[in-house]
Amino acid sequence: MAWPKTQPEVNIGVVGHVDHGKTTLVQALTGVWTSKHSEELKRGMTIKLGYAEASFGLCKSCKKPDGYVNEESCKSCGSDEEPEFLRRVSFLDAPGHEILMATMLSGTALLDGAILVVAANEHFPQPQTREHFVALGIVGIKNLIIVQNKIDVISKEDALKQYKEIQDFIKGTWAEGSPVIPVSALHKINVDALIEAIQEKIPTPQRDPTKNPIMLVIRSFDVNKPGTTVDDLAGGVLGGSILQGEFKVGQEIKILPGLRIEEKGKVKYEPLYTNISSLRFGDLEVEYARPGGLVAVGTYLDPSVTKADSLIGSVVADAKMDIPVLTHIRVKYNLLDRVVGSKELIKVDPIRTKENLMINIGSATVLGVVTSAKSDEAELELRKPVAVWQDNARLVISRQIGGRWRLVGWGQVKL
Ligand SMILES: Nc1nc2c(ncn2[C@@H]2O[C@H](COP(=O)(O)OP(=O)(O)OP(=O)(O)O)[C@@H](O)[C@H]2O)c(=O)[nH]1
Ligand SMILES: [Mg+2]
Ligand SMILES: [Mg+2]
Ligand SMILES: [Zn+2]
Repeated sequence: MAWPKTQPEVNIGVVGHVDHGKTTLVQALTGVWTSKHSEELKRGMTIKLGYAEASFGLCKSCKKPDGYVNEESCKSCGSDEEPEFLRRVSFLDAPGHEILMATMLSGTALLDGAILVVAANEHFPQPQTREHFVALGIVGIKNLIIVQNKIDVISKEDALKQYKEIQDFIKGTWAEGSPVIPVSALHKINVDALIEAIQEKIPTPQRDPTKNPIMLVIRSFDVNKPGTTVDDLAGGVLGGSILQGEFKVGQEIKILPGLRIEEKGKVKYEPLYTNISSLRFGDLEVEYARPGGLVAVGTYLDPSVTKADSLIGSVVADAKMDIPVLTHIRVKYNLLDRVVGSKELIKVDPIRTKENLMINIGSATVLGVVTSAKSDEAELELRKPVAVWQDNARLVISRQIGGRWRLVGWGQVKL
């Protein structure tokens, strides 16, 4: 009996410092190399959020963790018996480069758990190891696994020394007690133990399908080949993850803040209304889509509206839902004591009126200027409106320090 074909039920972020092996690890877990854009291949780095799915199973003839597999056969024992299907999971592969922090942050709202990848052959912690770790804590990720990667290039003693440093680092934090799994992503060593940790440490959250459906957009495309005639044009496609509720084929949806329109030198945004023409997870067509995985939503929109990721950061909801779209926001906030993303741990200055900040809310990244600031509350005028799908929606605050956007705080939008 072949494993069932289903949508993924849980989203796992793969984060950590540049070049520590996130994309290689996702490939070891899923068989997919997520870097696909020419620029990413040329530079050997992840630039956009990568995505891949895998199904996990357990071989009954093997002892744990050897029996954990990501294919429908068991290489450990070679048994003819098919491993038992456990679940389908999805991985969001974040970029590790410090200049791509906003992209990393735009993925965090979708995560049910995370894997922090640490290169065993580098000093611990590196700046984006810290910054990604703090970001996960801020957005409320509770289920973390730390992977000590590249153990093939270091001695056992050095591996143990770093293992202790990692344990000390998480002690007393939200992540205390998280498993630390030594792995070689490149040589696929200990991947079974990692799958076991994912099964045990990152459970599928309870979902309520009756909630109003909300999806956060992290990609949008025009899937037509150049030269397609108007009659054959497929509508615009949105890629994103469903935060809550359920979408179905045929449903009328709205996309917020929507289409950017320039009129007499003034910019405004108008919500886009359309119906869902198809729902897909990779090659799998479905009638209904729920939280978990990256869903591609086919629409009847003019594909020029969705091309080249133009709708990244949008919120999709049922057409009848009322969702505030705001350019002026009131924020209850907290600041970190120190800037964690730079080499030196510089003190974080208070938020001041007129300063520019970068805000991540949902999958949106927007710049704004502070119009008023108290010690725990500020108001911001944003360059572009954001759809705030619930009161107290969480946001992340970054500030430019030494020419880079650095994570400095977090807060909640007050409606
Ligand atoms: N020796 C060894 N090299 C590894 C391992 N995992 C990854 N690498 C190498 O490390 C380099 C970076 O790997 P990537 O997977 O691209 O790292 P990344 O974390 O995705 O990098 P960014 O996306 O740029 O942040 C590549 O040359 C990999 O082949 C490992 O387990 N052992
Ligand atoms: Mg790289
Ligand atoms: Mg990568
Ligand atoms: Zn087996």
